[in-house]
Amino acid sequence: MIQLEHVSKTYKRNGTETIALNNVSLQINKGDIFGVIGFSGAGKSTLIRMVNYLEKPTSGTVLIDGNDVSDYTMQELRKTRKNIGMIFQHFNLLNSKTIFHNVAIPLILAKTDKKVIKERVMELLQFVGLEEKATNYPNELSGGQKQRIGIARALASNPSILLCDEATSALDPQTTDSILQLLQKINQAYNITIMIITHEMSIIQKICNRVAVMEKGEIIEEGNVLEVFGNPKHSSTKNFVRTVLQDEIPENIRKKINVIPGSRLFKIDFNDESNELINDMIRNFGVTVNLIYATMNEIKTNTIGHMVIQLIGASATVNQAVSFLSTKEIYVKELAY
Ligand SMILES: Nc1ncnc2c1ncn2[C@@H]1O[C@H](COP(=O)(O)OP(=O)(O)OP(=O)(O)O)[C@@H](O)[C@H]1O
Repeated sequence: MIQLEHVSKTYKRNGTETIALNNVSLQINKGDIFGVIGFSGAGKSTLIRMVNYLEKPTSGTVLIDGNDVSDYTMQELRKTRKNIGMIFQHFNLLNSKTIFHNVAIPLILAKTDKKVIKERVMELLQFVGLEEKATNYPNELSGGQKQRIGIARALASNPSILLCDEATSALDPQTTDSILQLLQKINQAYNITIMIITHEMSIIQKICNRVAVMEKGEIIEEGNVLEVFGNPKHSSTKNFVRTVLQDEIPENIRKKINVIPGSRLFKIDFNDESNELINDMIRNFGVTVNLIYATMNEIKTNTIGHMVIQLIGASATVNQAVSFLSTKEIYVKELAY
């Protein structure tokens, strides 16, 4: 488990101070795939560097598995860092060394027996699907292949935490998806806790179970991914969610809505457990429903949907129908025409 308690970081350079982190508290549980999203300069890299203590907080506490990292001796810190793998946007491979050697680096540094290194490196290369590239050099590989090697190297010392610093930002969408699938496989096969920093909401949407949104050194919203996507509270979070989920009626559809006298317009957010609800509402209350607009989106293995419907019926009946939906924990909001 990773815990940050009231962590702040101020950089001082040439007499000017930059507050990179301001009173950040965060808990990442064992087995989480935790995403941190924010625009450039929000403090994401500073935050991730706090976790492996490459950067010391100006104030506040970083706890790994309940232990305060600032109390560690250099030796204990080195041991903790071995437990934390990291992958980078530009892969950080040594171009003058073979793929085998690149993956072996953490093991060579730990003075591991040569035979053990050989077995472990080949096992890791097989895991990332690149065992045939052992004798190649990094510049003979594609970006996606380089990141797979970065991942194999990060896993070499059997870490229980993997930090990913914009790990897919240099890759095309298809390669990004294959790397995200590999990260998911690592999380499931080895129960490794993964922390991902990114500026792309689609990354969070595809693999994270929890998310924190950062702005100007602060966490402005945090929670379960489904909840944050389904009901974002902060305006910046809403903007990030809108980059992947369309929940507003497109203008060309809005223009064509037939405004029937006495009808009312509602926006409904639903999930994959609410398939029968509209049917039940029609059956129970006898209201007429016109579907104006609907979208469905996958969030990891779940679905969330948005629908805009026109309800036609006596005012009291429409109110009852809307209350019925609300009691099923469906978010219902009346819209103006
Ligand atoms: N070593 C440093 N010295 C001085 N200022 C720094 C240093 N590292 C980061 N900063 C400043 O701290 C703030 C947060 O930077 P950080 O790199 O953590 O943001 P980020 O969200 O990761 O941005 P990006 O997505 O562009 O990498 C920025 O204003 C940055 O200029």
